[in-house]
Amino acid sequence: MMVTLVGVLASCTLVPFVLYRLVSEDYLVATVDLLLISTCTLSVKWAWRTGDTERPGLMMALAFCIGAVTVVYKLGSDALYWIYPLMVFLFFLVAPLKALWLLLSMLTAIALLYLSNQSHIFASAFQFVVFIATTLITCVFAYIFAYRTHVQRNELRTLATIDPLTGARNRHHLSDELSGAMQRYRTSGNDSGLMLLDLDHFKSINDQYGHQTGDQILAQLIPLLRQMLRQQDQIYRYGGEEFVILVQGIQLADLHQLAEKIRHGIWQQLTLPDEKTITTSIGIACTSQARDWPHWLQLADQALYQAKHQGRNKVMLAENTVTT
Ligand SMILES: Nc1nc2c(ncn2[C@@H]2O[C@H](COP(=O)(O)OP(=O)(O)OP(=O)(O)O)[C@@H](O)[C@H]2O)c(=O)[nH]1
Repeated sequence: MMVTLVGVLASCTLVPFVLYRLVSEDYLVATVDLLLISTCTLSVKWAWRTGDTERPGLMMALAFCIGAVTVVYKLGSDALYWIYPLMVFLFFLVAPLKALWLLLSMLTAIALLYLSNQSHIFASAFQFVVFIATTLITCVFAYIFAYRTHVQRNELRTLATIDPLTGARNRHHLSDELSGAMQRYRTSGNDSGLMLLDLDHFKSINDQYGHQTGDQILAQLIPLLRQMLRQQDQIYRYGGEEFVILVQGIQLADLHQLAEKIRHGIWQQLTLPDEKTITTSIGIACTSQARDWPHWLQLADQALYQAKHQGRNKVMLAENTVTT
C-alpha cells in the first residue's frame, strides 16, 4: 500500500533530523518534524484500519505542505532543497490534480512570505526566481507523469475487470463481491439476491444467424438489463451466454418478482433480425438460503438447471434453505 510505504519512508528520513534539531536547540523545527512523524503514523493506521487510502493520503499531504512552509520560513534557503523530493512525494499520496493544487498553494505561500519581507528565505531575488522557475517545471513534469500513470492504471483496471463485448464485469471480483454480501448478511441480516441468467438455445441462434448476430444480442442484453435494475446492482458475465446478477438488500419474494420482470423484458424486447423473440432461463437464490458464497452460487445454478430442464423461459427459485 502506497500510503504505508511513503509514511514509513518519510518517518525514517525525519527521525535523524528531529535528533539533530533537538541537539542544536531548534525546537520549532524539531516540533514540526515530530508532528509530521505523528501524522504519518496516524495516516498509516487509519489506512490500515479502514482500507481507505484517499483521506489518510490527503491528511499526510496537507501536513507536509504546511510543515514545509513553516520549516522554510524558519530555516531559509537551507530548507529549500527538501521541496523537490516533497514534490514527487505528494504525487504518491494523492490524485495528480490534488497534488498539483497543493504544491502550487505551497509555492504561493513561500513566495508571499518572501515578497512581504516577512522572512529572508532567499539570499537574492535571482535565487527566488530560479527557485520558482525550477519548482514550477518540476511540478508540471511530475504532474504529466503522474497523470499518465493514473490514466494507464484506470485502463488496466478496466481491461482486467470489464468484459469487452458486453460491458458487464467479468468474473475477476465476483467471488469477493459474493463473499462480501454473505458477510453483510451474517453481520447485519441484510439479505442479498443472486440471479444466474442463461439465454435459451443460444447455440442455434449462432448456427442460424451467425456468430456476429450472437455477439450483437449479447451486447444488447446488458443495456436492457441495466434499464430494469438499480444502479448499485451488478452484472457479471459468468460464461459465454450466462450472466450473474447480484442484487444487494432484497428478499427472495422481491427477487423473484424482479427476475420475472427481467425474463419478460428480454422476451419482449430482445429480438433476432427476423423479429423472432429470444427467451431466457433464470435461477435465483438468496444469501439467507446458503451456507457460504460457493453454496449460494451452486443453489442458483441448480435452480437454473431446473428452469432449463422444465422447458426454458422460466424463473426457478433455489429450493434449499439453510438450517442453523
Ligand atoms: N456469438 C457468441 N456466441 C457465444 C459466445 N460465447 C459463447 N457462445 C456460444 O453460446 C453457445 C452456448 O451453447 P450451449 O451451452 O449449448 O447452450 P444453448 O444452446 O444456449 O442451450 P441452453 O442453454 O440449454 O438453452 C455455444 O454455441 C457458444 O459457442 C460469444 O461471446 N459470442
